[in-house]
Amino acid sequence: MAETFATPRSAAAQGAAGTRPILSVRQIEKVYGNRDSITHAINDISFDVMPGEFVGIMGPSGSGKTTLLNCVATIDTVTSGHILVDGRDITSLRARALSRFRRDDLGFIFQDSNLLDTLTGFENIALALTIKGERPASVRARVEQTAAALGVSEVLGKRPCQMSGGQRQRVAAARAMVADPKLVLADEPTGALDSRSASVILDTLSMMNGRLGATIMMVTHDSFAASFASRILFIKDGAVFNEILRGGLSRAEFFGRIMEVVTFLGGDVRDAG
Ligand SMILES: Nc1ncnc2c1ncn2[C@@H]1O[C@H](COP(=O)(O)OP(=O)(O)OP(=O)(O)O)[C@@H](O)[C@H]1O
Repeated sequence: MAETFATPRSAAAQGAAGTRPILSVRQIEKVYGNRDSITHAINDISFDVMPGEFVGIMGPSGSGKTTLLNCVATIDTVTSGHILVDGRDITSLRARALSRFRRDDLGFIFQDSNLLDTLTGFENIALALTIKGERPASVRARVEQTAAALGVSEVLGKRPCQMSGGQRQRVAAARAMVADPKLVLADEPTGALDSRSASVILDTLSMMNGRLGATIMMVTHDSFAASFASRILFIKDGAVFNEILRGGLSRAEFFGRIMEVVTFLGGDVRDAG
């Protein structure tokens, strides 16, 4: 029997109708400061991300992109509204449940890879599994499998200072993926890389999304980086200003569409994002 599901238009357009969103952001607001100096970093943002989507978040500097990502990451708290991950409201979790949520359900990739300098690539990738108390044999198998998928097997014995910037970011991607998180959050993952290494990490994110099935939300200023996503949300003044879908477009065509919105928002590729 056919069922009707209340899926957002964009997700339905991608053929995801019938699947529960992995992320639901519901009317969130974030206010910083006090009565003397108030900043409305987020005014009213709502959207869904379906399993297997790769969503890019773009917008001018100060529009609220990082605040949004940090609220989803539970690094920051919302002033009002709700954020549901796989149907569970994460805005009301207590400290212990929060750290378990971050460890088990989220993967992070930051601009600077944030690897621990004193640990090898293997140990950095393994950390989340080790903390969880997984058996060493299973940790080894999962780390080696993930490293092979992300092309960093040869640096597993090296420390971050002995790796290239691109290798460090791919190790960070492996670390984000190894525990099979529900959602991978990336904040300007190519920001500190040269264009060749940036392309490699973007191909890696595409592969994580396409072949490994990772759901990714990525904040970026860069239209080229954004063109690897399947959907872009444009944020302006703390609200969703526009949304575009890649659909059947080639990456180059999607890049063109993104540039049109960026131009409309008023600025160049790098600083209007
Ligand atoms: N801890 C804070 N205290 C006060 N205001 C803040 C804080 N963090 C961010 N803001 C303000 O909230 C607004 C949104 O900031 P946010 O960092 O989310 O923007 P962004 O879109 O990520 O910008 P950028 O692209 O420059 O990184 C800005 O006006 C910023 O000054």
